[in-house]
Amino acid sequence: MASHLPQPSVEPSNINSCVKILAESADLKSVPSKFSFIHDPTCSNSDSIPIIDFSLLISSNPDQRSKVIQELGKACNEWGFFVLVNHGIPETLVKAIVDRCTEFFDLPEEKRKYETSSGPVKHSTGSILNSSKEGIFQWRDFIHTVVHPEYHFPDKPQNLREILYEYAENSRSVSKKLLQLLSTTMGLEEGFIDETRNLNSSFQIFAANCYPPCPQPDKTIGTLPHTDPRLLTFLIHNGVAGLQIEHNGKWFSTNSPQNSILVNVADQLEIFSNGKYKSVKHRAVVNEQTTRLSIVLFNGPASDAIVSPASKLIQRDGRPLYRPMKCIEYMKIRQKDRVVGYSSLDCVKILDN
Ligand SMILES: O=C(O)CCC(=O)C(=O)O
Ligand SMILES: [Fe+2]
Repeated sequence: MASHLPQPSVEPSNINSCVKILAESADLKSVPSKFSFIHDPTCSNSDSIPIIDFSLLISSNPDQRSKVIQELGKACNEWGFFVLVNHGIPETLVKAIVDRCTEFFDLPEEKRKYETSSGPVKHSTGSILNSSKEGIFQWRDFIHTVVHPEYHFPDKPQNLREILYEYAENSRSVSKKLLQLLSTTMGLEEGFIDETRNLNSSFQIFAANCYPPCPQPDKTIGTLPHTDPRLLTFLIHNGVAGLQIEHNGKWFSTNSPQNSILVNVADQLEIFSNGKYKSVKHRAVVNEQTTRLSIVLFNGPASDAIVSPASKLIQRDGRPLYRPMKCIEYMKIRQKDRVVGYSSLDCVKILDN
């Protein structure tokens, strides 16, 4: 660590200071030690992450449709991730949301407003405290806000309000359709997740992650390996690579074309499917040259929904593999103890005797 560094003021007592400001400091030549994170750097490039064409999922040709629906189920089972193309969300809207979020991270005053807020919009660094009050420092800043059923948004930049609303709404209907189809791939009727269990997109959180350039990208991490809570996560980005996913014990970097959405199965869908669909670990790495931005929507379920494996799947599999839990309780457990390498799914898994 360079001795002349300005103190990164990201002590646990002031954990919300911005990584972007630190990264922009002219004399930053190395990663401050508290950000250092040794991780397995081996990673393969993957062009084999399944690609799902949304227009074919809703095609009027039944043979074509059922073939792609099967591919969707296979992708969720084998990878837990897929690249969604032809999703119908206008390219201009996707570009606009990326542009407005890029602007947001360049507005120090606006960001500061949400650093101290206990309200629904929150700006912070990716640094977190675990239960022993040790900080885990990730090389990123982020903003998150609930966008459904209540809608909250930062005041600036101008237009973000309308664009975010439209993007969230469009994504919600795509997520709803995917979940309906995934019900059928599990042998449940199409509306099952939606109507019977109130599990679908009755809740939505928006997050934008900003990963500033880093002088020593291999000595830190942007986002620690984790699985996502909720049902389906949608991720778009500003064209800079960085997301890596775990598949069969190896890390793969993702390479999703512009105007596609990376979709992943999240914990509550793994639980609901009794383990058929996998909520897989992923992480984000940083780079030396360019700021990376990722924009994430966490879709459903409602906070008061009790998530458990579907009873038909329990019958089929002979036993439940997860304990039922209210979504909000699950989120609390998840927040409580952040430990590197830990998955909160472990707290609801029923082990084989
Ligand atoms: O930025 C990325 O690529 C990953 C972000 C992510 O996994 C998350 O916000 O849950
Ligand atoms: Fe994630």
